[in-house]
Amino acid sequence: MLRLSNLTVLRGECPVVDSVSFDIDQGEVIGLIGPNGAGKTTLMRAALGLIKHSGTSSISSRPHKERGKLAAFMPQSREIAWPVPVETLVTLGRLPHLSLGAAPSETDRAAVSAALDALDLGGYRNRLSTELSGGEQARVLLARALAQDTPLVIADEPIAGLDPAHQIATMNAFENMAAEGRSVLVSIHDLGLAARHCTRLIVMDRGKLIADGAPLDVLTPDLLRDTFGITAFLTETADGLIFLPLQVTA
Ligand SMILES: Nc1ncnc2c1ncn2[C@@H]1O[C@H](COP(=O)(O)OP(=O)(O)OP(=O)(O)O)[C@@H](O)[C@H]1O
Repeated sequence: MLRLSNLTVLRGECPVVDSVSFDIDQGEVIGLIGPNGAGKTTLMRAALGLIKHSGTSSISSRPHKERGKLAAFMPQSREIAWPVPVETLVTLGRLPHLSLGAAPSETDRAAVSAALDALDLGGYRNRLSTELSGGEQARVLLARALAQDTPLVIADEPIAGLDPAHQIATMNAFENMAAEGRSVLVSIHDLGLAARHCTRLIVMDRGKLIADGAPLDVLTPDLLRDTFGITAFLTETADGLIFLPLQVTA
């Protein structure tokens, strides 16, 4: 799905992504976690070939035209500039599959409907995107990425600003994609949702990948103290992992 090898991004002389390597296999929901400024967004953009980098990404090394069929991206910025209906905006996700000037086919319309339903937006088709709340706009932009129907979705803080039900529903939508054999790389600050819904966590700190594994193995007291500066309660229950941040360490 994605292979990164020694991916490095420099800002001036300083590496903000520093020789990061990992692979994403089919059926994974990978939470990309780390403190503010750790390099998560920069890593995602470099992997997609949106910014200059050294090292290799199996997606950025492909021709531009092919990339839109390999990976969809939901950026962190939520600004929707055009006052177009929600359905029109989500249909833009189908552009990599359409030949120039072609109208959306039955398959395209089905993908748009599935994405709208997955994000609980069935009733919003005809609403103007610019007249939605911040959380609703975030769901529309994620629906556009899901409608692209790519093997890999890369989403930059997709649940920030969503209410609890829509946060869980969004993570469930990712899990459903993984069950179909697709994969998701999602940056996320809510470690509780990350622990419960991700199959694997990758931790970045100051540009470096410092941990990569199953949530229970990654979210150790040492890592939480050294990287996030917190203590937390973490336990395994019949209902999945429960993680609760407790205190800021001195
Ligand atoms: N255009 C830029 N020019 C210079 N430095 C930048 C630029 N964009 C990001 N940086 C720096 O690169 C580092 C990594 O930023 P990045 O946005 O990738 O972090 P992040 O882990 O996504 O953070 P957050 O959790 O706050 O979204 C930060 O120190 C940031 O200040």
